[in-house]
Amino acid sequence: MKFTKMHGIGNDFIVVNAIHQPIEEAMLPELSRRMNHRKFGIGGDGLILILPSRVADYRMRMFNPDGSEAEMCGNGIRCFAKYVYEHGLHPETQLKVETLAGIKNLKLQTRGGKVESVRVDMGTPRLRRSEIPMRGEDSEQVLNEPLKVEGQRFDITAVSMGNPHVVIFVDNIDHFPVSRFGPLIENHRAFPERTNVQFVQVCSPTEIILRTWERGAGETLACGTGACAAVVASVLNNKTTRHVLVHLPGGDLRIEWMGDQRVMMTGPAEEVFEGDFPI
Ligand SMILES: N[C@H](CCC[C@H](N)C(=O)O)C(=O)O
Repeated sequence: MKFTKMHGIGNDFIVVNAIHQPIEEAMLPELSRRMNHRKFGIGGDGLILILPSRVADYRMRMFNPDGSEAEMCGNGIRCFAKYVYEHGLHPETQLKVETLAGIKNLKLQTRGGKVESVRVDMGTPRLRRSEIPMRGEDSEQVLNEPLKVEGQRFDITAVSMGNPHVVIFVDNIDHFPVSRFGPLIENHRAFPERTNVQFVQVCSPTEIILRTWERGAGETLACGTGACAAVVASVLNNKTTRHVLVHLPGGDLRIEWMGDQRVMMTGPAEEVFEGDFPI
């Protein structure tokens, strides 16, 4: 199976053109586990499939390294856009992509036939408990709500960008034990679909630093949907303005939560290598 290895600020993906290489549905979870394995496979934070769509230009599916399917992938959809533009599938600078989180509109910034950055309309965040989804009475938003984990209390804000995110504000992100508390929160019984976990240090009203423990993937160098969720939570908790520069270990993303409630994410995407994987 031909694949292209790509990344969005260090969040790395195996991109497969499944239009010309159809894959049996039942094989997908195991294929993702095999291809994303850092030792026995290619290695990645996810498998991204390019598929035809009846309602948009293309359809994107994203599978985590544990084989679970995610509703949306922010860094991944920028890689998706770069691939279809530079590999001649879609030589236009506007692109509509069908995802499990709805149709996303993308605008490509290009130079000399190459995609330099992509601006993604990530849609409106879902804030009701049942939309995250999170257990509990379906009445209000989950804003700075205490969550007990191994006897430690965390004040969490929950935001869905189509996929679930819990946002926690910390004072010293560099020394926070992400790999200890990330999996405990990811798998907490309050989240029927599990959850991604965003740890945020606020630098100023227009800058935050983010570390992410991803559902089904572990700690990654960046998370696009997570950066969007972190900015929404920062605004809801009166910690930042609505236009924020997000610093992640792998690089920066510019996030804007517009007045009409859409979240815009702008960032780069890179192609690293192509290869063949035995299936
Ligand atoms: N890295 C992706 C998020 C993948 C989320 C996935 N881990 C999930 O299960 O929701 C991003 O840039 O948005």
